[in-house]
Amino acid sequence: MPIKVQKDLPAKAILETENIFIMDEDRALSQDIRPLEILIINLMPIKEETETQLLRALSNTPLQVDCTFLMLESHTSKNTSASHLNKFYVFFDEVREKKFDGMIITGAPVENMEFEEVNYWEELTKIMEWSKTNVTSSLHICWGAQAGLYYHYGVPKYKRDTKLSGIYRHRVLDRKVPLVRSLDDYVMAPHSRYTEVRRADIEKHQELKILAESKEAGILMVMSEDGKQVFIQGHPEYDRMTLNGEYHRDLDKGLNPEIPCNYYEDDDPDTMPVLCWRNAANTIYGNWLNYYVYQVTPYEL
Ligand SMILES: CC(=O)SCCNC(=O)CCNC(=O)[C@H](O)C(C)(C)COP(=O)(O)OP(=O)(O)OC[C@H]1O[C@@H](n2cnc3c(N)ncnc32)[C@H](O)[C@@H]1OP(=O)(O)O
Ligand SMILES: N[C@@H](CCO)C(=O)O
Repeated sequence: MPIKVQKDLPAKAILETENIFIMDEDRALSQDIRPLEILIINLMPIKEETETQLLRALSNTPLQVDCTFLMLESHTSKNTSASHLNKFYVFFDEVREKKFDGMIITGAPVENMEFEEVNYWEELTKIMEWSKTNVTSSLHICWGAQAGLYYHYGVPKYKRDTKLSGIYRHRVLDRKVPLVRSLDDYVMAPHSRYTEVRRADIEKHQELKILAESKEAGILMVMSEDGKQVFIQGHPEYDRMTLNGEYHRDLDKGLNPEIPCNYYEDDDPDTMPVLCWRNAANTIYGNWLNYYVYQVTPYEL
């Protein structure tokens, strides 16, 4: 419900057309209840799109959420303007002394590189280390999930033979866990990646639980037993048209991409993609905020 962002963030106008209640400096959140402070490390190149998607996913509970977007000092963004970043983003140094109720690390199109080759790897590892003491729960998406599993547990990623792209059905594996308890037995979610983490490597760590998995797409969700780390290898936050954009981009580049699986009516890319994962996305984000952030975070951060 009420979500607070900086004034003039482009996502605000889009989300208001969807009846999402957005606050800014001019119209503050209620001070009777401390808003949840969520830090978003946005590593996606087209950052404005991701801002809208994540704010939408975080807006489906009555909890008050105050979002801070973070950019990395060690990477100069080509695809998002400096003026947008300077206006709406902070550097790690500006928040290092603070504590946050939640943190999100997004995906990034760097999965074909070794982690250590990514120019912001060292800075990101500092943030992941800092989060152990300064963040109540962290949610990692796609490459962010692979990076978190590698940094915290040494879980490697592997190259797939072909790119995985489409909407896949995953079996929920442990209904006792609050993160997934209110999901249906099967959940749909988008995946879009060239690499994967594997069950056998995750199972070496007793404290990691695999919560949802698909025959075709592999692991969707993993969580540490204490709920401090949540890893989602897919993109539940993606919009209806996101995979369509990636497909056409790759087509235009001459990469001969496969049509995203289970996405267009009759696999016809000239039709409107069918949205069938939004409910699951809202439930996953709502459960994370409620059970792993709000219910366990200290009253005074
Ligand atoms: C696996 C997952 O997590 S999925 C998430 C990734 N998905 C997406 O990013 C979807 C949207 N992205 C895109 O459509 C494309 O990446 C585009 C169109 C924005 C750019 O594609 P290209 O022109 O081929 O590549 P380009 O040279 O601009 O680099 C793309 C991005 O790769 C990343 N990157 C490339 N090299 C490096 C590097 N050495 N270190 C760190 N990041 C790097 C950067 O994020 C860069 O974008 P940025 O500078 O705006 O942050
Ligand atoms: N989701 C990504 C995969 C690249 O890491 C894309 O197609 O842009």
